[in-house]
Amino acid sequence: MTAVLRARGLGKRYRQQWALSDCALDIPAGRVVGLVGPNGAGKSTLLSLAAGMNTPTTGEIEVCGGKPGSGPDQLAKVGFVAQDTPTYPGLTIAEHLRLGAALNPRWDAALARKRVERLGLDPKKRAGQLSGGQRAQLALTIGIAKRPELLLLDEPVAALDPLARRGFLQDLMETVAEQGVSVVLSSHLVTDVERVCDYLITLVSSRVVLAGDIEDLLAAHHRLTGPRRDPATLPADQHVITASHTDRQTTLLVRAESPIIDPAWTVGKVGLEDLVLAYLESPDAATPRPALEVLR
Ligand SMILES: Nc1ncnc2c1ncn2[C@@H]1O[C@H](COP(=O)(O)OP(=O)(O)OP(=O)(O)O)[C@@H](O)[C@H]1O
Repeated sequence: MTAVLRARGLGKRYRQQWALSDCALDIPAGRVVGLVGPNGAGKSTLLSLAAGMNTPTTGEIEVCGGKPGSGPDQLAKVGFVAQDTPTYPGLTIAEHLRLGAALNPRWDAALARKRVERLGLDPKKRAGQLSGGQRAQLALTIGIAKRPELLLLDEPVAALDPLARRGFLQDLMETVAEQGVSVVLSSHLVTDVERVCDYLITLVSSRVVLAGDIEDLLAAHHRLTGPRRDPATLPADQHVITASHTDRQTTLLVRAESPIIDPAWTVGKVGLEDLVLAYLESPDAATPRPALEVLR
């Protein structure tokens, strides 16, 4: 497997506080990765480390086979649109595109021009005169037109209205299909992640609590409903993530790689939103060590 992003023991500390701790990841190339987690979980920190805008306190990170931000070749491979979608307020849209063309060896001028046209943005307008959403669209256009191998997007749709959000996500899927670019995007909206992503990373309190192919993750989690029962009596290969009980009934969300055949349980599927919420609710229930480290 070619990993587009690989991290081992990756951590970032600000003074006494760990923004990201002991992060181990292997993100395969060609995927659209949803990075989710509550406010302050470490999503922006991970993205800025991957973009080379920040340096790790511990561990290592490799992106597109190189050290983030280590030189012009490496910078050309990675597109990063930060959460505050930085643009130059005094420059017009057309000037931003000219700057993009001058700074990026693989710049796709036609793509940038068409996208600006389609969005109805006036190329003569200065970035400082744009609305927050329009500025985000400009920053995203530059990120896509750079034709990177990996596109890192920190909450790309947060400032967009619902229609623009849907349009942007459609665009993104087309870009992925046409260019084979890998994408990591952070979002608070699991519905958006569900629509476009095929790989999920969930961060809680600076730690990765769940990471993997979304289909595999959904297949490995089950909702069990049955007569009240102590979760501790479950077989060892059924890992309880959340449990709730009434006087008579128990409902569990479990992770189990093999099928659950206990006739006492009614076994149901778990949706992505419920899965993410379960891990946000019970981050300590996450498998303590990723398989990678077990194998070492
Ligand atoms: N430059 C900084 N200096 C000090 N602390 C920081 C800095 N950047 C981030 N942090 C802290 O690191 C933690 C992780 O922040 P980060 O911005 O990565 O979270 P996030 O998951 O992106 O949050 P949000 O969803 O709110 O954008 C937070 O507790 C934050 O206060």
